[in-house]
Amino acid sequence: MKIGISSIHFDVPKIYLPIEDLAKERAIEAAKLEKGLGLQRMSFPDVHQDVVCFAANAVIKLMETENLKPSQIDRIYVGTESALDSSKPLASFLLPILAEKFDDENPHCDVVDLTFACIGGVDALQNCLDYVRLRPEKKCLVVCSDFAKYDLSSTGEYTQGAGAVAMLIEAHPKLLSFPLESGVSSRGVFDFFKPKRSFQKRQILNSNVAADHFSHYEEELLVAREQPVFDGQYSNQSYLERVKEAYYDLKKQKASNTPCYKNWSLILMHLPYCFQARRMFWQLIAEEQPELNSSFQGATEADKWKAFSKSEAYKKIVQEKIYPAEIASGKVGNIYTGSLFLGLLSALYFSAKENQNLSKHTLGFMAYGSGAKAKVFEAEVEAEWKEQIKKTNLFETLEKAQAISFETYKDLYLKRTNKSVLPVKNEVYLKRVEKENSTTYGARFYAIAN
Ligand SMILES: CC(=O)CC(=O)SCCNC(=O)CCNC(=O)[C@H](O)C(C)(C)COP(=O)(O)OP(=O)(O)OC[C@H]1O[C@@H](n2cnc3c(N)ncnc32)[C@H](O)[C@@H]1OP(=O)(O)O
Repeated sequence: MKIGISSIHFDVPKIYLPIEDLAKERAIEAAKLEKGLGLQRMSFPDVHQDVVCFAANAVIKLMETENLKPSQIDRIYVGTESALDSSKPLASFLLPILAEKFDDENPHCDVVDLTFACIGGVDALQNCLDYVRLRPEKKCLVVCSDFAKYDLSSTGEYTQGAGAVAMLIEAHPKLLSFPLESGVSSRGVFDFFKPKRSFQKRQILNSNVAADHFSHYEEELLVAREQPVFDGQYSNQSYLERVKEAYYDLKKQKASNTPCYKNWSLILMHLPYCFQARRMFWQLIAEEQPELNSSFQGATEADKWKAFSKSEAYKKIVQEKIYPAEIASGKVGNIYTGSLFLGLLSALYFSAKENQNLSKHTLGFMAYGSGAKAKVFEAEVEAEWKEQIKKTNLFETLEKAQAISFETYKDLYLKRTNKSVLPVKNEVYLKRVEKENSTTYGARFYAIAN
C-alpha cells in the first residue's frame, strides 16, 4: 500500500526586507547576495507573529482546504529548532488553537516536537510514514516551523527567514508516496548550534551590537536567545560530507549502478539560502561522471570537478532539476526545518504552472541538519499532484508580501516596538505572554483574528 503526503500548505511572514537594502547597510556588494547566493528578500516576523502562529496558520489552511476536523487527526508531529519553551512542545500550543478554530478536538491525538536542527521535519515525516504503514486508517499532520534569526552583521544575517509548512500524511496519498529506502549519515560536530544561557551571556557581551541598543538587547537575549553559534564555511563542509555519505548509502540500499539523480525529475535539497543546492550538488556527483576523465586528461581531480560545475551538462541539471525549488527560497529565506519542503512546494507549483506531467516521476530529497545528520531518499509523484498543489497559491501569496525599511527591520529584530507593521487580519496571532509577577510566568496565549 502507498503511504505519503496528500496535501501541503504553508505560512510565511507578510513582510520582508529587500536584500539590496540590507547589502547597502552592511556595505556588502549586492551582486554577491543576489547573483552569488540567489537572495532577493529576507522575510521577517511581525510583532504579533512567532513560530506557533506560522505553524497554526499553515495547519488551518491545510485542514480548511482538505475539509478536516481535529477529531480526524491522530498525530501532530512538529519539526522545529525554534522551541519557545524548554519543556512544552510547540505541538501542544497548536491544540487549543485548533479546538477553538474548528470547535472540535481529539483528546487522543499524539503530539510532540522533534528537534535536530533543520532535519527535525524529515524525522517527523519518516516517523509518521512508518506509523501509517502500521495503521493505514490513521491520518497524521507533520508541521515544520522555524524562525531563522542570526546575529546582526554576521554572515548568516542575509540568509534569515521565517515560516512553516504543514503536510497531511495518509495511505493512498494524492501528492507523493515514499518507498522504505533512506540513506543516512550522522556525525557529532559543532558547525551550528544554540547553547544554553550562561555561555550565551558571554557571547552577547562580546558582540558588537550598537551601544544604545545594548542593554535592551542583552535583557531580551537573556530571556531567550534565538541566534545560533556557527561557522559558515565549516557548516557547508559538514553539509557536503554528510549529504554525500547519505547519497551513496541510498545508492547502496537500492543496489543500483545508475547514479540515483539520473532518475530524479526534481532535486529537493535543504536550502539554508537560495543557491545552496546548485553550489553543492556538483560536488556530490562529480565522481559519478566517467566522461570527466576523458574530457580533462592530465588535470587535477579538483580542476576536473570545477570544470564539471561550469559545464553545459551541469547547467542543464541546475535549470531543469534544481532551479524550480529555489524560486520560493529566494523570496522567503531560510526557514530551517521547512526549507526542504518549501522547496518541494515551489518545485511542484512551478511544474504545475508550466503544465508539466510529473505523475509517476521520481523526486530526490537531500536533507541536512547541523550537528550533524543527512538523509537522502526518494518519492513518487501521485496522480492528483497538480490539483493538490495548485490549491496553495504559493507564488501569488509570496508576491503580496510588503517591503519594510531597514529601520523597521532593526526595530523588529531588537524587539524595540510593540506595534505591528501590518494590521492583524485573518490569522492566528500572539495575544499575550504572562509577565514575571504571574504564577504562570512565560505562558503564551494566542487568538484568531477575522
Ligand atoms: C543553517 C542551516 O540551515 C543548516 C545548514 O544548511 S549549514 C550550511 C549552510 N550554512 C549556513 O547557512 C550558515 C549561515 N550562513 C553563512 O555563514 C554564509 O551565508 C554562507 C557560509 C552560507 C555563505 O558564506 P559567504 O561568505 O556569504 O559566501 P561565499 O561562500 O563566499 O559565497 C559567495 C558566492 O558569491 C559569489 N560572488 C561574490 N561576489 C559576487 C558578485 N559581485 N557577483 C556574483 N557573484 C559573486 C562568489 O563567487 C561565491 O559563489 P561561488 O563560490 O559559487 O563561486
